[in-house]
Amino acid sequence: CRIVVWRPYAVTKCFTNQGIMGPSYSILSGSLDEMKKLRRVAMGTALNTNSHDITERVIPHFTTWSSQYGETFLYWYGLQARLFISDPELAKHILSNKSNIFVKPKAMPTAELFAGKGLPLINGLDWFRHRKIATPAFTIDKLKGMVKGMATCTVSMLDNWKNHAISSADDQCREIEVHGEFKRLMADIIAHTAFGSSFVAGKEAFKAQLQLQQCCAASSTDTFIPGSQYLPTPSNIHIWKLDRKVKETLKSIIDGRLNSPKTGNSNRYGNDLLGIMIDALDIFQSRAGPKLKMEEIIEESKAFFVAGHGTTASFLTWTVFLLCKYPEWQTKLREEVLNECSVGIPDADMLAKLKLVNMVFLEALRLYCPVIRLFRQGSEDTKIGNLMIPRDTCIEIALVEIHRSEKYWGQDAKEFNPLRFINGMSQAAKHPNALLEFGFGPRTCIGQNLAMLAGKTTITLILQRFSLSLSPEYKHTPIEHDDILISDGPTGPVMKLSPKLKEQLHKPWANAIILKNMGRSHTLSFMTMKLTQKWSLIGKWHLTDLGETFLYMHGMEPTIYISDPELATQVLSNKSGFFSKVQFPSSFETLFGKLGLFLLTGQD
Ligand code: HEM
Repeated sequence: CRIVVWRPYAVTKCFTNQGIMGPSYSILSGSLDEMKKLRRVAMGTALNTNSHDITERVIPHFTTWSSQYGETFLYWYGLQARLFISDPELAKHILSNKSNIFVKPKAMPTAELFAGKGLPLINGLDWFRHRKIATPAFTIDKLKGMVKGMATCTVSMLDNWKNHAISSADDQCREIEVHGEFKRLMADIIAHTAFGSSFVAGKEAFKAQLQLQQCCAASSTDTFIPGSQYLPTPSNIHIWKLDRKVKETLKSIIDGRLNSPKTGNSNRYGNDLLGIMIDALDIFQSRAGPKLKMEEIIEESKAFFVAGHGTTASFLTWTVFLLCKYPEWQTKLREEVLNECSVGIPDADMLAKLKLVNMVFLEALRLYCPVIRLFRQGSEDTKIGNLMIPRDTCIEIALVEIHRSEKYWGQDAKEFNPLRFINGMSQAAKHPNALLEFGFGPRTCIGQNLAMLAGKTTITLILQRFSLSLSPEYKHTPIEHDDILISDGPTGPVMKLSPKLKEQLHKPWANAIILKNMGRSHTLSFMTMKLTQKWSLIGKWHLTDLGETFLYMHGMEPTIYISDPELATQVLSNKSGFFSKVQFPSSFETLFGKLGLFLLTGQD
């Protein structure tokens, strides 16, 4: 009676007295039936790709209820009272509160299982201790040194795209479903960042964790029956097995580090996130400072993967979507990338100079923020300004709405306009907290520098090589899934790797186009790097001779085909290092050993 009838009545009355209304409460289901109905209708529609007004599709209950009850209203998620707010000032007060009054709401047991009982879910002193230990792993200086690893992961993905394009019978372009690609990439990058040298085993753990996430999502329902997570149902047994596998793999990585011989490192267990956490293990009683238990390190590793991998993949996907939609911005960004980073692997200092890329990132995060709403729960009755919030009320902060409100962003709030960030984030809107893509206050995203750096590395390497356009099959159906904004449906955000670079190319590329028409023509579908050496090589041959010696494009790689033994002898016997082994894809390096005779050149 108290939970199902009395509390909903009392909470509703408390808010009604303060002028805050909302949809009526139905016993047990609250406002869920109406919410589901609105969602079903919204799901049946696809948006025009020119429209960035996604609120109506992703949180349709907001548009309906706010038009009826105002921008702050109360609704019932089953038995849970939810106060919906879209005022950045109120959001700032709630998020910046340091006295532990507004805490993270208790997660479902399945969510705790796959997301780990780590930073994003814990509260109080435990949160403080974990955050203090993990923070040094995410400083910009530490992350700078990881750009090389991020680039290696990205180049390996792009090599696959390149092979995909080469193997195409279609002469035009190839299509890539980017969200899946970016999810795999981010799994690699986070494994690198978190586990460093134990990267391969870390990836294994994450793979099992992804399966666990899918199983948990499939088995979860709206109404959670307390205790059901302990029943030995087939789905629970499968979930337990996967959970054990994740934990055992992570534990074996940690044990490996603990037993590894001491090195000259400043931290003997490694300078990556795992090393930093192991150093704080509670078995080292003599060490000062906050400590972590073994299980806590395992849970935290899981949490970092879940918090960082889907969000950053979503961010990259929507950025690519916007670059496809606005080719003029794609061209501008490519020019900036080629100016600052040329066609090589970028380093952190080069990435820091990419101002336009940064502006486009902020605009992408504004319009398509991967996390569209934040939740907090009042741990006691609290007053903010004139608003009295009873204990246990869940507060839902609608980032997706704040980010596109004309009140703060002006008339073009729903349009793509990166130039609004030209004078920095603080000048872009009428309220300094109108952009909350990484949250705000003490619980702001710990991985935001990592996400931006990984984003810049990836976009730079893509723009150096590919021209992007949206597939005609693409349907604009943003949806919130597992708390992350993604595109719904089998088509996903598909982009085309297009050979349309001709118009935009700078010098070397003009040559590439001319060469393309000589000999057998291949689709010019991606850019090649470090061509300078090869261009001069090609200049030595008689290019007009299309007989037994001819030039063709192996993708973007100008290749001379020879079948004259005399010529072959000259090329192969040359000892001055002029004809070196060609650069192989990174998969070859893995297969043959990067430092082995097969691939080495020069003095080595
Ligand atoms: C574009 C990518 C990302 C976005 C949009 C994003 C967004 C957010 C937001 C909005 C929060 C605050 C949640 C709240 O206040 O309730 C958060 C927290 C968090 N994020 Fe991110 N995130 C991103 C990438 C990452 C990455 C790459 C990592 C780590 C590898 C990460 C790890 C975390 C963690 C551990 C927290 C919890 C922090 C705490 O409560 O102390 N995130 N993120």
